[in-house]
Amino acid sequence: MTRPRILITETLGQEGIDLLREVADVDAYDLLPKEQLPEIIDNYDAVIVRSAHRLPRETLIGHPRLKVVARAGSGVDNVDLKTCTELGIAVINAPGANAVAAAEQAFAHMLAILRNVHLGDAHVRSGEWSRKKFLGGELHERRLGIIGFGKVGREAARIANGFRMKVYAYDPFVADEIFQAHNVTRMETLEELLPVSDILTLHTPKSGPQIGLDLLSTLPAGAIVINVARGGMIDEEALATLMDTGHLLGVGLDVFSQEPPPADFPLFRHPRAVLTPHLGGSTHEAMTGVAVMTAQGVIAALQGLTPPNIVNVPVPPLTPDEFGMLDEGARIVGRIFAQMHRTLHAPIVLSLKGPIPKNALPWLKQTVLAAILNEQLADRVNAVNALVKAEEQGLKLLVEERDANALPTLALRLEGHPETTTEVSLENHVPRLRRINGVAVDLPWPDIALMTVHDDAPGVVGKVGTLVGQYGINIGNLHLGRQENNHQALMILSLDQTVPDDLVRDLNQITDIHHVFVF
Ligand SMILES: NC(=O)c1ccc[n+]([C@@H]2O[C@H](COP(=O)([O-])OP(=O)(O)OC[C@H]3O[C@@H](n4cnc5c(N)ncnc54)[C@H](O)[C@@H]3O)[C@@H](O)[C@H]2O)c1
Ligand SMILES: O=C(O)CC[C@@H](O)C(=O)O
Repeated sequence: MTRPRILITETLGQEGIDLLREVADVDAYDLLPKEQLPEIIDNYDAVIVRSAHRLPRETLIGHPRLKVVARAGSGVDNVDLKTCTELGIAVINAPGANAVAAAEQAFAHMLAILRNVHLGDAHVRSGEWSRKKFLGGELHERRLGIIGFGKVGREAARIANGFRMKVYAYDPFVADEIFQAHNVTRMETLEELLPVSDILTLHTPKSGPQIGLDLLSTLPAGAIVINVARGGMIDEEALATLMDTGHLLGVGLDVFSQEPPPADFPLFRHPRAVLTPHLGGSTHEAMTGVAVMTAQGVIAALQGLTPPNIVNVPVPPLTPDEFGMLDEGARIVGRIFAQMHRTLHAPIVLSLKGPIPKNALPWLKQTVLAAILNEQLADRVNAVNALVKAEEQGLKLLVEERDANALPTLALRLEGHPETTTEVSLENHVPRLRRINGVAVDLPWPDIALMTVHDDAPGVVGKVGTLVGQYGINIGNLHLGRQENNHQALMILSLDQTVPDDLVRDLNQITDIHHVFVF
C-alpha cells in the first residue's frame, strides 16, 4: 500500500509531525501562502490547518484522494463541515488541548489592563518613572462574567476561583451541576449576566451570541471586556465607542473580525486596548498537546477508524475498550449482512441486546450503515457520510432494543424476514458470529474468512478443503451449519492468508456449491 501524503499548512508542534512521519509522507510549512492551498490540495490524503487557512466548499470538492481534514486547535469554523460530511471527509480537531492556554491568555489580558503592564513597560523603556500614573485594580473580589461554559470557560472559572473572584456564567447548554461544581453562579440570560460583570470574557464557538452596543452598555461603568474566542462576535466599533466615552476601562482582544486587523481598526487608538495576534493556543505546552492529539486523530482516520476527536461523527463518550468492541462488532455485522443480501428491498432492522449505552446509538447506526453501504457502493462510504449515502439510496435502518440483561449482541435482518438474521455477540472482547442468514453458528470472527453455501451432501467439505490446500492456504478453523428449510449447508473457514480470485473461481466450479463469500 502506498504511504499516505499529508499537508501541514501552518506551524505544528514537532511531536505531531514526528508521529505523522512514522506512517506518511509529510509536507510541513510554517505558513503555506493562502493562494497555494487550492492548487496543491489534490495531492494529499490529509490536510492539517490552523487559523490562517480556510477550507470552503470550492477548495474541498473534486479531490477524491482527500480523506481527512484537520484543524490543529479547537474551533473548526474555518472548515466547511457540511461539505466534508457529504464527501465522507473526516474532520479532526484537538478539543481541549489548548483550553488552559486560552484561559490563561484571557487572564494575561485582564491583568495587563488592570495593572497597566504594557503601559508601565513602555513608560520605563522611555526613561520615565511615575508610579501614580499607573494605579491599578485587583482581580480579587471583582465579578467575572463568562459567556460559554465549555472547556475554556471552565478553565477560566478555575483560575478566577484561585484569584478569589466572584464568578458568574451564561451557557444555556450546560447542566446546573457543572456550574455548581465550579463554584459559579448560573445566569439565565445575557441581559442578567452583563450588569454584574466587572470583567466580561467570551468563550463560545463562532456560532455563539453576537454582542452589540446595547448589551455592552449594560456592563458596569469601568468594566473590562475580553475576547479570546472568535473575532467579531463582540462588535469592535461598539467596544471602541464605549472606550471613547470612558464607560469601559479596557478591552483585551486576541481574535478579530479580520485577522490581522486593518490599519484603521477602531481600537488601535486606545492604549488600554490590549491586542494580541491570536496567541490563545500559542504556548509550548498547548502546541505539543494540540499537535499530538491532531496527529493521532489524523492517523486513525486515515486508517478508516473513528477517533474520539472526529468532529463530523457523533462519537459516544465510551471507554476506548467499549468503543473499540462496539465499533468492530458493528463493522463485522454490517459487512457480513451486506454480502449476504446484495439487494436491500426492505428496511433493515438493527437489533441490540445487552448493555449497549443509549448515547452510542446515533454513532452505532452510522457505523453499521457505512459497513453495509461500503459493500454496495463504489463511492467512499464511512461513518461520516453514511446518513447522506443511505438517504441517497433510500436505505432505512430501524433500531430495536431488546433484552438489556442479555450478552451484548448486534443483529441485522430484513424487516419481516427473521431467516435473514446475521448476529454478532461481543462478550469477552471477542466478536463472535452467532447467526448468519438465520443459521445458528458460533465462532470467533477471524480476520480472513471464506464461506460457502452448498448442498447439504457428502463430500463437499473435503473438496473445499483440498482446493484451499492446493492454493497453499492454511485453514485455522472450520465451522459448519445447516439451513433446514432448503437442505443447504454453510461452511465458514478461518484462513491464514488472503483469498485469491482464482480460488473463488475454482470453488464456484464445484457443482454442489451455490455461493462463495470472502470476508
Ligand atoms: N484564541 C485562541 O487561540 C483560542 C484557543 C482555544 C479556543 N479558542 C476558542 O475559544 C472558544 C471556546 O472553546 P472551547 O474549547 O471552550 O469550546 P467548547 O465547545 O468546549 O465550549 C463552548 C461552550 O459555548 C457554549 N455555547 C454555545 N453557544 C452559546 C451561546 N449562544 N450562548 C452561550 N453559550 C454558548 C457551549 O454550550 C459550550 O459549552 C471557541 O471559539 C474556540 O475556537 C480560541
Ligand atoms: O493556535 C491556533 O492555531 C489557534 C487556536 C484556536 O483558535 C483554536 O480554535 O484552538
